[in-house]
Amino acid sequence: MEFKHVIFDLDGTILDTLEDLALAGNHTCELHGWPTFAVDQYRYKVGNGMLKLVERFMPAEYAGDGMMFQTALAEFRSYYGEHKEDHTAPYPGIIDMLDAMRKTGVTLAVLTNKDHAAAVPLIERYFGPNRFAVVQGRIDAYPPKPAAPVTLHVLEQLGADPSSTLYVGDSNVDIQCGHNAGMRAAGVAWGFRGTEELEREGADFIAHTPDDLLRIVQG
Ligand SMILES: O=C(O)COP(=O)(O)O
Repeated sequence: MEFKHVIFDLDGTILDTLEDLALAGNHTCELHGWPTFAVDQYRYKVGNGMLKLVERFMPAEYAGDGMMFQTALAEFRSYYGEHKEDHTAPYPGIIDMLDAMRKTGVTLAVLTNKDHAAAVPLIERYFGPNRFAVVQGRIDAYPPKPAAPVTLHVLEQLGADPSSTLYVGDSNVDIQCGHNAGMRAAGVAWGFRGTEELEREGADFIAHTPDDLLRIVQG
C-alpha cells in the first residue's frame, strides 16, 4: 500500500456543495441589493473559507467596511446553516471508493476550510459517523489551510507520518495544503476547478475518477 492515511478536502472533492453555497451567497447579496453571480462563478470564490467567500461576493466598494462584512457573514452563515442540504450530495462513486479504501486498512480524514460547525453535520448526514477518523473544519485557533499548522494538527490526531499520507483536493489551495505539510497531493478532476489549475500547482497525481484515486492510494 502506497499510502496508509488519506486526508480529503470537503467542498468540491467528496461533496458537491456548489449550488447551496452559491444560493446562500446570492441570498445575502439580494438582501443588500448587490449584484449576484452565476452558480459557476462561485467555483472560484469557494476554497479559502467562508470569510474569504463573503469578501469575494461583497461589492468592492465595501472592502474594509468591517461592520458590513460582519453583517453579511452572519446573514450568509444563518441562511447556509438552514439550507446547506438543499442541493448538496456526495459526488458519484465517492462512498464506494471510501469504503474500498477503508477495507484495505487505509485511515481516512477530512480537512476543510468550511466552518467546523457546518462541516461536522454535513459529514454525519452524507457519510455517517464512522467513515472518517478525524474531521477538522476551520476554527479560530488556526489560520485556514494551506497554512501548515491545522494540517499538522490533523496528522498528529491521526498519528500519521506525512510521507505515507496523501492529501486529496480539487483546488490550488489543496495542493499547497498537502505540500506545505510535507505530504504528496492528488487533485481530483471532477471538482470545482478542473485539472489545469491542479497541474499548474504541481499536483503529484490527478484522479479523473474515484477508481483512479483508489489505484493511486494502493500504489
Ligand atoms: O472554502 C470553503 O468554505 C470550503 O472549502 P474546502 O472544503 O474546499 O476547504
